[in-house]
Amino acid sequence: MDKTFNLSRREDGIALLTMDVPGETMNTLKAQFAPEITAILQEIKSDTCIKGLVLISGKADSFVAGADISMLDACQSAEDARLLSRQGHHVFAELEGLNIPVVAAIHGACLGGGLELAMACHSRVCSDSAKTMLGVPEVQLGLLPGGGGTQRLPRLVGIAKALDLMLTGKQVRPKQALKMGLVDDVVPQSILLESAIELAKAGKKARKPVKQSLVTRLLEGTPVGRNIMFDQAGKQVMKKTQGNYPAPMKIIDCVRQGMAKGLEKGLEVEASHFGELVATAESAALRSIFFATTEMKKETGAGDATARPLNKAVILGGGLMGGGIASVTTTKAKIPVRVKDINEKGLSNALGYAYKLLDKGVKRRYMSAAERDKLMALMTTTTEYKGVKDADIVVEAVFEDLKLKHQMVQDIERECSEHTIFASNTSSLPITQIAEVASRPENVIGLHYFSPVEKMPLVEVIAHEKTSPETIATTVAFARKQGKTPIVVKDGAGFYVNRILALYMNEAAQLLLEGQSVDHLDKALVKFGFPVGPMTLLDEVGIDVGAKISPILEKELGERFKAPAAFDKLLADDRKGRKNGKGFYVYGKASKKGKQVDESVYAVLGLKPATAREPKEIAQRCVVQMLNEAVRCLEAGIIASPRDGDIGAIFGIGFPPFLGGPFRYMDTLGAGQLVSILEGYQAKYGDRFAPAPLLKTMAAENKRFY
Ligand SMILES: C[C@@H](O)CC(=O)SCCNC(=O)CCNC(=O)[C@H](O)C(C)(C)COP(=O)(O)OP(=O)(O)OC[C@H]1O[C@@H](n2cnc3c(N)ncnc32)[C@H](O)[C@@H]1OP(=O)(O)O
Repeated sequence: MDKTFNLSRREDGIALLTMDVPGETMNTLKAQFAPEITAILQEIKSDTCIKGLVLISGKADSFVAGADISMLDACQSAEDARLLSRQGHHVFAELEGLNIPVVAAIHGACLGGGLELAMACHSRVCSDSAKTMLGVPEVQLGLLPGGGGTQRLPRLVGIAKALDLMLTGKQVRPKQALKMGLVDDVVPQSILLESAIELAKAGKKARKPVKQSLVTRLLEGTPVGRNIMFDQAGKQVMKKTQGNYPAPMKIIDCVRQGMAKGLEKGLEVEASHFGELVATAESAALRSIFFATTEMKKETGAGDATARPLNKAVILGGGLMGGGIASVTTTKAKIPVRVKDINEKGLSNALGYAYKLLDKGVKRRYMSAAERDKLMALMTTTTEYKGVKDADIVVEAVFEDLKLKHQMVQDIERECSEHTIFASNTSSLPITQIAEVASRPENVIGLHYFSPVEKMPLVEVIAHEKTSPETIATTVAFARKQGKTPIVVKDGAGFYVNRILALYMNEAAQLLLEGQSVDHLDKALVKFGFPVGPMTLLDEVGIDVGAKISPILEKELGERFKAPAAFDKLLADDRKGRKNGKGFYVYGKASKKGKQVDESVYAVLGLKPATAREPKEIAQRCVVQMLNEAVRCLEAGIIASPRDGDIGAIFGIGFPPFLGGPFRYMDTLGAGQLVSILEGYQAKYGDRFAPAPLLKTMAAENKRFY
């Protein structure tokens, strides 16, 4: 078997240990490497000519991306995974126990087990490249750092910072890593190896004490203080996760026990918790999301069609969505973008949106002002169709008005080139209708973003029947460059995400009209695992937007989409939600005391409070509506696969990731169980709960979606 590690000796006594997993684009840690690395460490120990060791990656732009997640997926039991963790502990202890200085030279992704490997070295130097990121993202996989990270990280950067990194899974950039003491130096990539060698030559140095405030020192330096920290961290975790994710509390327990009983005990606890977590359904679901998104990155969205070059984009409309789209086009895709609006106000909004995003990076010290300004220079603005001729793609983000969009199509066909793609950010209008005035319909496509654009990872790419494969592939590539996860969906009212969301929201509205309170409804769905409740979501999206989409869906998809009429009363009372400071919740000064229901909404709707229903029943009534419609979308070919349906729901509306998405959740529930729930509700509340035909067939045949 080809070797992964190569040891080379230099005349100055510094040996280089290069890790380069054969045939892989990224280095990952695999159990089968243990004998090879153990033999090499033995060789180093016995070679007295070696005075120092530098560990470096043989990959162009990554260090080590962590343990091989496929290896974890293959574990048959918690004990299998626990043993894997213990194996890693022993190898890393061997490395850390070497008498010679060991320095990790880091460039590119240094994540999970990769960072744990680097922390087992005596010191670390990383490149100042934008490609260099360090972190322990295991919690995002429902896991914890099982290679000693829960023990070494707190001892390196302090408990508070270590918990923050492990509980969020966030990645830090070189300057942040240096500041917190995670690395000892940050240098240009061109001198990374040289710097690491010099560091090794300088000999083993005593670990620098973590720079901490007096308060932090008092908290972290005493058992009482530490227990206060751990208890506080636990409360914050439970508030955020609602108990749906087991990993964070286990992370806290590893650190608590390790700090109280020593490194070795801490490692034992870490391995045991790691094993348990690998075996959880939550981690399996989260790992499936990683595999799905990785698989999707390789897909063009249109078979073997080739994406055309993307050298310039134009955004029509500089409002909330247009400004966001223009921003991610410059800040993420780094593609020159020209924003056109009918007035300067829209243009300044777009510029301000991008500047605010970039300036955050400057303030957080992971971008220089010069880098910010360079990216800002990619964005130009105009109130006329000037400087748009050479656009490769035009994204319109104007009002949901078909006539206006038709005008945009004709303008772009007149002002741009014959290959220019016209992508509509419509949230509900069928692309077929938008394309009906096009003389080049093959260039017309839907590209539906979710707000806030810079945060929501999903985009729906909506092809109508005449959209060319090249247009699809180019649009998918454009979205990917913006850092988005695109799913290609079939044209139809509401596409996929808004379609399944509409029925979920309608059921919540129905429950409100039955006398359930606004906050009780929201708390029930947050407890289920959504990031926010349906009433909060409606306030954020806009009650007027929801009211506009509903009739479009009802007209094309049928009676089950009929929104409760009472909602017209909200609009009559000028309640649009956060956007005009009047919705289900109070906004502005009145909200200074925290999030409060606007109690006057009950009078507007003519409601009297009823006995609070069980949160689980509230959640179930709303969620089964979403599940059932997701099956109808699969049946109608709106989504190409259960995988796309899961990713769309998770990344588009925050469907609980620990459930793996609607389709994985239906597999967990069982089609038969879901059909009986739906039929029970159908008998009680009406035909809107009638099970989708495909679901009934799957129940009868005892089939699963995966
Ligand atoms: C010991 C314990 O602490 C347990 C752990 O370490 S758990 C693993 C922790 N690490 C992670 O969660 C990182 C996962 N990877 C990523 O986030 C990304 O891959 C990246 C940011 C490192 C790079 O992103 P990108 O540049 O977009 O590249 P891809 O995501 O497409 O990945 C390229 C190929 O590498 C494969 N890969 C990446 N990380 C892992 C991993 N940890 N395990 C297995 N395979 C991994 C990925 O599948 C791609 O493979 P392909 O064959 O090229 O498609």
